[in-house]
Amino acid sequence: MSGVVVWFTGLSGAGKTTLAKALEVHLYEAGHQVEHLDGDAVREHLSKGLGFSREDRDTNIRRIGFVANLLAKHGVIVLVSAISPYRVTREEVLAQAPKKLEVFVDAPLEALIQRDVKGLYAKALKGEIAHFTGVSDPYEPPLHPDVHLRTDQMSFQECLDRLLEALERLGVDVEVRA
Ligand SMILES: Nc1ncnc2c1ncn2[C@@H]1O[C@H](COP(=O)(O)OS(=O)(=O)O)[C@@H](OP(=O)(O)O)[C@H]1O
Ligand SMILES: Nc1ncnc2c1ncn2[C@@H]1O[C@H](COP(=O)(O)OP(=O)(O)O)[C@@H](O)[C@H]1O
Repeated sequence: MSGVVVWFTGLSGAGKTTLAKALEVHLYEAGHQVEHLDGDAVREHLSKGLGFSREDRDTNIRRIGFVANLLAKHGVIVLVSAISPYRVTREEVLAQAPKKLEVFVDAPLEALIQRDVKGLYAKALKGEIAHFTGVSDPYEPPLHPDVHLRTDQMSFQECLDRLLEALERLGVDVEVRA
């Protein structure tokens, strides 16, 4: 069976990493080969030295997409969590995937400023971080995401259930057997 690229896009703090990690555990327990490419980790290794200009973000996303698609061709379910703010770049990399799910992890900016998991919004709002997505840099939401999760309105479990249902519709067996 060909693999799947599950691409989580959304603003910082929206819930991409949290949901991808939980899905990774579930899919592993269901017997799948699964890999998680997380924006922060990728920037430590594969994309070390890149910044947050449009050019650098696009380079980062193309690198992640290249690796994700290679793994997926070998049957791996690849979970990507990266802001990936530019629609055309997401579409470009996802067009190469054997099977894909584009997941829009969505919450209003006000909710994310309240959450401020890493304290980055406070800094960005004070002007201490330039080109911060959603504050001083663009984010282009997907127009037709395969899954749209409002993490300020839906519980974590509800989000996870929606992801598993979407994978089932793609023919992935998500049942965990004893
Ligand atoms: N200027 C600016 N804008 C947005 N985000 C910033 C910025 N500077 C640092 N960070 C931190 O970097 C994480 C986003 O990296 P990504 O690789 O996912 O970004 S991108 O897809 O290349 O746009 C992002 O992590 P997440 O919070 O997990 O999304 C931030 O912690
Ligand atoms: N429904 C939900 N789904 C995912 N995360 C949620 C949800 N509701 C609240 N959260 C919280 O939002 C934060 C999201 O942080 P994180 O996953 O690091 O975001 P991102 O990877 O998008 O930057 C976590 O503290 C998480 O517990």
